[in-house]
Parts: sequence; structure tokens; C-alpha cells
Amino acid sequence: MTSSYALVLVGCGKMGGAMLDGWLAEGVSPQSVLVIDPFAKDLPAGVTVIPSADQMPAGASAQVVVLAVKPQMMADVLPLYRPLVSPDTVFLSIAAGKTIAFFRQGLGEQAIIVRAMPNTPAAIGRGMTVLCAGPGISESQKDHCATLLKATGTVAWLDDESLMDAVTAVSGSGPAYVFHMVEAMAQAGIAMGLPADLSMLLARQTVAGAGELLHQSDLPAGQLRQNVTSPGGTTAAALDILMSADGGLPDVMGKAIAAATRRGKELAG
Ligand SMILES: NC(=O)C1=CN([C@@H]2O[C@H](COP(=O)(O)OP(=O)(O)OC[C@H]3O[C@@H](n4cnc5c(N)ncnc54)[C@H](O)[C@@H]3O)[C@@H](O)[C@H]2O)C=CC1
Ligand SMILES: O=C(O)[C@@H]1CCC=N1
Repeated sequence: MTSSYALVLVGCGKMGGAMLDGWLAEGVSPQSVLVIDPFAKDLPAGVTVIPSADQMPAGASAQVVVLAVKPQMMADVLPLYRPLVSPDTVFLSIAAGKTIAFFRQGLGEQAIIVRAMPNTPAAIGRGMTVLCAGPGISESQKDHCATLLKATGTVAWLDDESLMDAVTAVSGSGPAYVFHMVEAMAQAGIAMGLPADLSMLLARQTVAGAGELLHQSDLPAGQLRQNVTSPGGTTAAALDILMSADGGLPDVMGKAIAAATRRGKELAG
């Protein structure tokens, strides 16, 4: 077993697994990746997996250690990875809420940390990741992290770490809101008499198609919305409800994103 890894992925669940899929699809060599996860299953061929850090080969080193376990277990897991701390190793956390200060406390002040917030469309190269760098990181290490995450979609850097909980609330959790909208649209179609299968197909294809149009078009979302909306027509009737000043979608979305941001701050501790 080689002991010098380009990537060590600690936790290969829904998000870690999505990122791994994205990396492998973009040509990262499976042999350069070590996954550490006691419950990992269905891993891509060629990727080495071990159940726990104590089974790492002696003297193992890594360019990037991606910390992708639940925030609630991060404090227990971190001390196991202190042997990997070196000036040449970046610890890239994707955990909601957990701060750079928290990782420097768990791994030691010398540890080089990047706090990242990806989302699950990373699995198909259409993710959105925001990165925030801790002290001591070199420009080439920042470039390396950005290149790694660009393999899974779009990347943005943020200087003000205090905004990472808002980032998490918008783009990290955001795919769930969109999937829930599909569920809600399908349910509403059923209420209007559509067969369940057809209603789900309509809702799913409409959101996927609208997402793709948004992706490929240069027009702002508001213009794309107006392009659907004939004066006095069906869309306008629906938007009167969704855009109502009193309890419309902006109001509900504002409350939802504020709740997610608050939860991120709670998870910091
Ligand atoms: N699911 C999502 O859409 C996103 C999740 N995140 C963050 O990603 C992290 C993981 O979340 P999910 O993938 O959703 O959770 P998950 O539960 O699907 O994955 C966690 C993985 O950690 C593994 N694990 C448990 N104990 C371990 C240990 N001691 N050592 C190594 N691995 C261990 C589990 O077997 C599991 O495969 C969280 O910190 C979350 O905040 C960030 C952005 C989006
Ligand atoms: O729900 C969560 O806490 C994680 C972080 C962003 C998406 N999933």
C-alpha cells in the first residue's frame, strides 16, 4: 500500500461520496485516494478504504485531507489525524458550522486549514463550493484546493469566515429546497387531478429543465421568470400567490435560510 496520498477522504457518505465521484470523473487517480470510513460501501474500483485512522500505514502523508464526517463527531475524530499535520498538508473541512479556530484547536495551531462548503451536485460536476482559508496557507496550496474543488463545479473564495453559515444555508443546503419544491409541485398537481406518476414527471422535468436553462442562459433569473409570464395569464395567477408580500415565497425562503444560518452557528460549538 502506498503511503503518500494526493487525497485522504475522512467520511465517504452522501457529501464525501459525491465529491469523490466528481473527482474520479474528472480524472483524479483512484490509486491516489485513501478513504477512511468504518461503514463505506460501493466505493469506486481502485480506491483504497480503511475503517479507521489507526490503520493508516506508518509514515503516511497527504496533500489534502478532506474532513467529511458529521459536525457532531468532528471533535472525536480530529485528534486521530494529528500525525498527518505538516506544512505540506491542507486539512479541508466541509462540515457545517465548524470554524477554522475549532480545527486549529483539534489539530494544533500549525495545521493548515481550509473551511469549505460544497453541495451534492458536485457528484455530476455541477457543484457550488465556497472556500475560506485559515492562517499559514501558501498561494500554491490555495490554488491546489481551488483546482481540486473546480473538478466538482464552481468555486468561490470568501475572506469573511463569519459568512460561511449563510453560504451553507443558501448553497450547501439549497439543493434540498429545490428537491422539496419538486415534491410540492408534484403534490399540487395530484391535487388538481393529475395521476401521481405523471405529476412527478412534470415537476421533475420542469425543475431540471429550468435549472439547465438558467445554467446555459446569460439572462438573470428574473428575466427568465418574466419570459414565462404572460400578462393576465396562468403564470401571473400563480406568481400572485408566490410573490405575495404577505407569506409569499420570499418570506418563507427568508425564514428557512435564516433558520439554516442559525443552525450553522449552533453547530460551531
Ligand atoms: N449532505 C450534504 O448535502 C452536505 C453535507 N456537508 C457536510 O458534510 C459532512 C458529511 O455529511 P453527509 O455526507 O451528509 O453525512 P453522511 O452521514 O452521509 O456521511 C458521513 C460519513 O462519515 C462516516 N463516518 C462515521 N464515523 C466515522 C469515523 N470515525 N471516521 C471516518 N468516517 C466516519 C459515516 O460512515 C458516513 O459514511 C457533514 O459535516 C456536513 O455538514 C456539507 C455540504 C453539503
Ligand atoms: O444539512 C446539513 O447540515 C448539511 C450541511 C449543508 C447540507 N447538508
